[in-house]
Amino acid sequence: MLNTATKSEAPGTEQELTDGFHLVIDALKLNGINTIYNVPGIPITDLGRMAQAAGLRVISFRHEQNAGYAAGIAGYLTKKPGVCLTVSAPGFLNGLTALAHATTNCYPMILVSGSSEREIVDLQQGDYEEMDQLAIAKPLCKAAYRVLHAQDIGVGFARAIRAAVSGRPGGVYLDLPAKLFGQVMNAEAGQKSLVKVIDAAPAQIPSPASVKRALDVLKAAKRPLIILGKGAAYAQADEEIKNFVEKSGVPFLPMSMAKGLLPDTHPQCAGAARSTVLKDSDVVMLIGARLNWLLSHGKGKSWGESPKKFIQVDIEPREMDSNVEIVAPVVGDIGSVVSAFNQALASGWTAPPAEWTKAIASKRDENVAKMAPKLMNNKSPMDYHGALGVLKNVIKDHPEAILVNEGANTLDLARGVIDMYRPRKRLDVGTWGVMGIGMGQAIAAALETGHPVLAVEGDSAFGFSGMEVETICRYDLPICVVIFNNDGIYRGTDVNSVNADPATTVFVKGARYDKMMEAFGGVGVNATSPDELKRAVNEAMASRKPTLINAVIDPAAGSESGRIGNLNPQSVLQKKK
Ligand SMILES: CC(C)(COP(=O)(O)OP(=O)(O)OC[C@H]1O[C@@H](n2cnc3c(N)ncnc32)[C@H](O)[C@@H]1OP(=O)(O)O)[C@@H](O)C(=O)NCCC(=O)NCCSC=O
Repeated sequence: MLNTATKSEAPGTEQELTDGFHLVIDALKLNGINTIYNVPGIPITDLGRMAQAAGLRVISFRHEQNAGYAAGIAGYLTKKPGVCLTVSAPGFLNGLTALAHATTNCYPMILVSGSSEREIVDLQQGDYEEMDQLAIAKPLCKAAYRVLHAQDIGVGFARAIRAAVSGRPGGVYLDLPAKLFGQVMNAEAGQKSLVKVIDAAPAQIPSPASVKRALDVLKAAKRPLIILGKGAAYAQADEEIKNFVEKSGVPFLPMSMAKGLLPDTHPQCAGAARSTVLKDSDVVMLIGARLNWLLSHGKGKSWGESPKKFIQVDIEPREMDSNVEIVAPVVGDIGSVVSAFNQALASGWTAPPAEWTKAIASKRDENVAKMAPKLMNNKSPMDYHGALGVLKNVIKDHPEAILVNEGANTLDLARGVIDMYRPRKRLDVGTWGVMGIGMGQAIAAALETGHPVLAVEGDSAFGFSGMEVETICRYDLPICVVIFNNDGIYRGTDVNSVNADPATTVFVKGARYDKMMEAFGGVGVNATSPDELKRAVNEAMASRKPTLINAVIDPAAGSESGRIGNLNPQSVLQKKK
């Protein structure tokens, strides 16, 4: 359907016209992009209005960073680029953190920003929100483009879409100067200039030799381990991966966002025996997981004394040997690689030695048994385990729900305690351990999947995107936010003994975040015990009403720094003493 902007008036020469606004909308629709995450303002306010009128979902946020995090995670969940639309200069800069985050995490996302006029910007004549946005975005994303002419809008979007999803996915920047939107052209020519991207992320078939090499190394292992990363979850090759893990009989360790690819309760899951499998394994196959800081770079104390051989499956050849030698690199998309593994396995495979799998099972059972009583305590105010024990059961009863999780202690403890049962149901802070993804990711998760969302947030982490509770209420989304409120960062007990200022890590004592939700018409609950928390979350899951639960946690509970104590200056100093 032609999106006619207007008709030319000249008698006898009447023709259908279109303009930059409509061509942008048509380019998105043609490529199956139906949702825009945006914050309105100059020069893109009308673009948002017109896109909504043309049937796109345009979700307006209170801050571009949250709209950007929403777009990034939408890309992760759907394998289509999530689109974030911002105003120029400050709005663009607010969106950049999320663009860089998407690139780092390999989420396909396009940041589309309006910008001021090239002629004035280049001569630095002081335009409204003047900034060379293209130059600033370039180092933070996979690709950056600017469209100057309406007839190039189709190509501009085609390039952005392909760059975002092909190979290793990531963030792309698309710069649209204000003048572009008003440029008028013949509607038929405009439609012809649009590009439907065919096969945007082509399968990358691994070489048979690399597949054989990898399986030969895995087969020869006495203590093999598979590590699943969020790249494996992104691939949406869930059945193939499950078949491979089960047919091979190799224990698997899910990275945080790969939890649920196979259930955490699966007999081969080594999540609760993490230290043991890292230390004692002799061959490690990484599938869509990188040997970065989250895996201690593949070396050092966490990996123990026993020599290791690494096999790595990744779509990006340059990922290989990034930290240690990869003896069997397999370059390809994860679906194609794992399917090739499965074909090879069909002609015969011997399961790993029982001694190894039994040792892991026994360590896992020991850790689980150690944790179990802690999860059942009914203390008031709550400690982390008492509160998380409740939420663990909520996800067990609602495996379709999406868990969003950020914080320090709240993140680290929830990761271990809350079992996941289905793929791509756990969305957290990702590669950077960033604070602030909470409400943006929760909103996109609810919108993109239609499933209820449980956002488990540290009080500090929530603060970065807290204003979006208004957005949650405005769109009436089935999101239940649980804030672990311990009055501060890490803990709420620090004291400044020098002057009257509060200590740097403490917040207002006894704050009532639930009142924020009530201010916008949502349900607010103050929960001081696990029983109260359980009642409130179950009610939120059943009603699907926007809900915020202020879960009162003992300010003294938890550790100072979560699991990243060695990155915390104070604990480094303490260690040095
Ligand atoms: C890199 C890490 C995965 C490594 O963490 P680790 O503590 O080594 O491992 P975890 O997986 O968290 O597991 C901790 C321990 O719990 C055990 N474990 C795991 N699951 C379970 C269950 N279900 N039951 C019992 N025990 C369990 C696991 O085997 C480990 O014990 P053992 O096997 O006995 O060791 C983590 O530090 C991480 O993701 N960090 C990111 C933090 C972050 O991004 N923070 C940002 C915000 S901070 C801003 O200030």
